Amino acid sequence: MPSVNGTRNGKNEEDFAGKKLRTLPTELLQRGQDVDKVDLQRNRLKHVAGISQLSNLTELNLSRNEITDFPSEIKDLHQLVRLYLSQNNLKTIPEDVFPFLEKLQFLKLSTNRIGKLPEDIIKCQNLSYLNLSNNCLTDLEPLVGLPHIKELYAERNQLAELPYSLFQTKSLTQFKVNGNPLKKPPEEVCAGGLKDIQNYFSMLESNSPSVHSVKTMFLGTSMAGKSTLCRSLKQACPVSVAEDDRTVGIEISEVESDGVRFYFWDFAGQEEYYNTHHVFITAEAFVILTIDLSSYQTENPQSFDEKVGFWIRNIHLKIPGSVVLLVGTHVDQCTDENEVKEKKKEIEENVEKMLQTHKSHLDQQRRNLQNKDNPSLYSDQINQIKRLTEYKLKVLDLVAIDCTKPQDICRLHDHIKHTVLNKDTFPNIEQTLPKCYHEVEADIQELLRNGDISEHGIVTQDDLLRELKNRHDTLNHDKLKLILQYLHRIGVIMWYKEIPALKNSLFVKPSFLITLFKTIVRHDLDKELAAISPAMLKLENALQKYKERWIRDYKDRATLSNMAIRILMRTELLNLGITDQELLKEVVGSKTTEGHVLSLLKHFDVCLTSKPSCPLNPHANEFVPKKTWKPSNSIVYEPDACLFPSNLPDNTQVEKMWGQDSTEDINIHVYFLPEIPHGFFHRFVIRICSWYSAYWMGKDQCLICCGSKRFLLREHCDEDHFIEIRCKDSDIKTSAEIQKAWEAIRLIMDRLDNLTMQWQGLCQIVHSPCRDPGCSDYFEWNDWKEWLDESGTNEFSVGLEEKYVCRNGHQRRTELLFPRAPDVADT
Ligand SMILES: Nc1nc2c(ncn2[C@@H]2O[C@H](COP(=O)(O)OP(=O)(O)OP(=O)(O)O)[C@@H](O)[C@H]2O)c(=O)[nH]1
Repeated sequence: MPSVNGTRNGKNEEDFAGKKLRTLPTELLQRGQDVDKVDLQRNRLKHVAGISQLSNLTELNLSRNEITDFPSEIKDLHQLVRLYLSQNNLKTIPEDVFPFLEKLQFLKLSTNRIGKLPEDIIKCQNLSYLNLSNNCLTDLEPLVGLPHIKELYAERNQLAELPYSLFQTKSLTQFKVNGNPLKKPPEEVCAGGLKDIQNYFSMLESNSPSVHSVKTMFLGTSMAGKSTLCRSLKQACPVSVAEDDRTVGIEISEVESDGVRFYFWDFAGQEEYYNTHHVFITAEAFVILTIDLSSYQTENPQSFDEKVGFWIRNIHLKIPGSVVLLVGTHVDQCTDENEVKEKKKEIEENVEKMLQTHKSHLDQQRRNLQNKDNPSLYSDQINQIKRLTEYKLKVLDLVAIDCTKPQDICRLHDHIKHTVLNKDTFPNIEQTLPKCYHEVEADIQELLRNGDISEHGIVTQDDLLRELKNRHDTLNHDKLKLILQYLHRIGVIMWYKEIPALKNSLFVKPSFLITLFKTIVRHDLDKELAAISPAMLKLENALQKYKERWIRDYKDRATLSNMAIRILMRTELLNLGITDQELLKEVVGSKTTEGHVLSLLKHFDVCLTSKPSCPLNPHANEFVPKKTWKPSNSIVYEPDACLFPSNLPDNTQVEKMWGQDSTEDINIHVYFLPEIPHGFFHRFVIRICSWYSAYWMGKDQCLICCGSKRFLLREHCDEDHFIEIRCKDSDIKTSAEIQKAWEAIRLIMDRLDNLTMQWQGLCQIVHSPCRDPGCSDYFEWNDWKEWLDESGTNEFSVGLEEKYVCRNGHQRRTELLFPRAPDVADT
């Protein structure tokens, strides 16, 4: 970043950002009252002694320093309008500072360790922006009464309750509070935003009940005994599940036991279904990881990895704040008690080792960054890693049982109940909800039972409101929306309002939707295709011989014809006795319209509309983010198949189209810590390819074309896990083209970053490798997030230098390593 000191618009601004300062420079202090604004971010300041001399300061930026005690001299800066103190180590803010900052409008205190707000912050009458995210706050009460507060951010703190009065402030327009252990309102309500919170409080009665509910997910390999456990716990006695009765997709059931409501989600164990799990796996869950002890082999790392390690790693990446109970089944098939004991001990020890290794990797990574010459440059990454270490995945000791024995089922039942009611293990299962939430939930179930909502449970919002109106006279659209959103978030109903075609459709019986998913996403799809009856083929005017091609295309090219998809779904629906033609059309789709199920599978990045691979079209219009892309040719291709990339066998086609890598290609490496989650790369490329008209996809590589430029996305999972983004050197010649290539890379990285956010336990590091042949050095790209945030602007903030030199002395033009810096003349 350049240091721009001087006068701008008549203001005296001083820029001392990123200068490794430990104390305030004398040259700054000497300017005293002449200074209006000072930027001191990204230094190593622990104190700011002397700052009160700048008594006319209106803006002070002290972010990303090492300040531990709130600088008391700040209270002498009476003209202060904007104050930045984020990313320091502040623990407390003393009383008697804010009453002196009457003009303060903007205060950023995010990413510190503040546990309590001063009572007199209320005296900051003009405060309109306050960022308190990433602290340790337990109470926002001191903020009640701030008359002009507009934007308030309190994400990732320790808040259990929000003060009702805070939401009566009319000025508040933005409020974010994700990542808190909230009971009142529950996190599921807060996720809906300010309006939902306000509505919640308006419905809350003084005697609103507290409920205990837990989403319990049964995970583990196929045949481990998940369904047996799930069904046995539900019936409170052993239920035998036939060997060929494989769970397909996910089965859901609700069980109430001693005041705790369990929502049991039984996930199918086969690999094929894993690709849809992300849709349903939600945070703050209780996971029962089921392990067949009889087939578990001690001292066999592969056996541990398959049955336990794989699942723990993925839970850690996706929902690192969860509680996992290990349940070992099939003890009756083990030789003796000793075998069970030995296996239990080994599994518990290995899991503990995994957790320790995970933690020490992160600690090491953080230390490496902190020991760099200028750690403030890495503060974003350091904070990301800190955040990951703060998640505590709790893995509880293994309970070994024989699922066929009633006393074992009873013992497990008691153990689960005991675990869930333990406040140390589950601090947040208690939630306070307005009565009507439960009433509406119960009424929906009753409407289903009475047949007032069809058996499949698909109902429009208007119809549902009409039915419920008879029972609740005060219910209106807004209130119902709020309740439905909550029920969706806890998994009782499904409502994908973000998909335009499904905005008004509710799936009040999620298992029906899952049944439809599993007609397509299943391990034995080839058998299902082969079994399609002649009558069903006729309905779509399909020939018998098509089946063979569908099977071959699915196996070799991972594509499934839309016609086949429609027939499979129609068959399933008819088997379920659903003959309503309108509904069939809506759900299954037609030649011209996409059905609900396909929309959903695409929405969740399970598959992608497939387009024929055609040669590069040099006349194709450039794709520009946020603008509608127009084909250069008026003949628009109608897609007629879906691609399921997780089934792709190899990279042959991509390699053929891409050719050889060149050291001159623009090349970015996005590293993932601790690793790239299973299925991540395919979801990522699905998201990218849905934007571009021409692409080729392979097992772990994907080529996309943006106008005449080719980009390669490649997954590496050998040692360090990373995704490589390359732009072919021969396709970019001029500086303008290079800049366009960076614009496309920005879009790709933005999508990558968005997807990464779905895995709470994941963080990224970005490098540009040195372009000299054989050189292993790289350039670290620290402010790539800032670059992504600048969407819509053309200014790139990475360095002004024209050339970068790597440690081995190789020199490169900046714009080929990082986005082009603005010309000096532009600044
Ligand atoms: N003898 C014995 N059999 C068990 C035990 N637990 C489960 N089984 C049997 O093991 C088989 C597989 O159990 P499921 O409950 O279907 O396994 P799953 O984990 O749900 O399998 P997927 O549906 O493929 O994911 C069934 O035949 C069960 O009856 C046990 O403790 N002892």
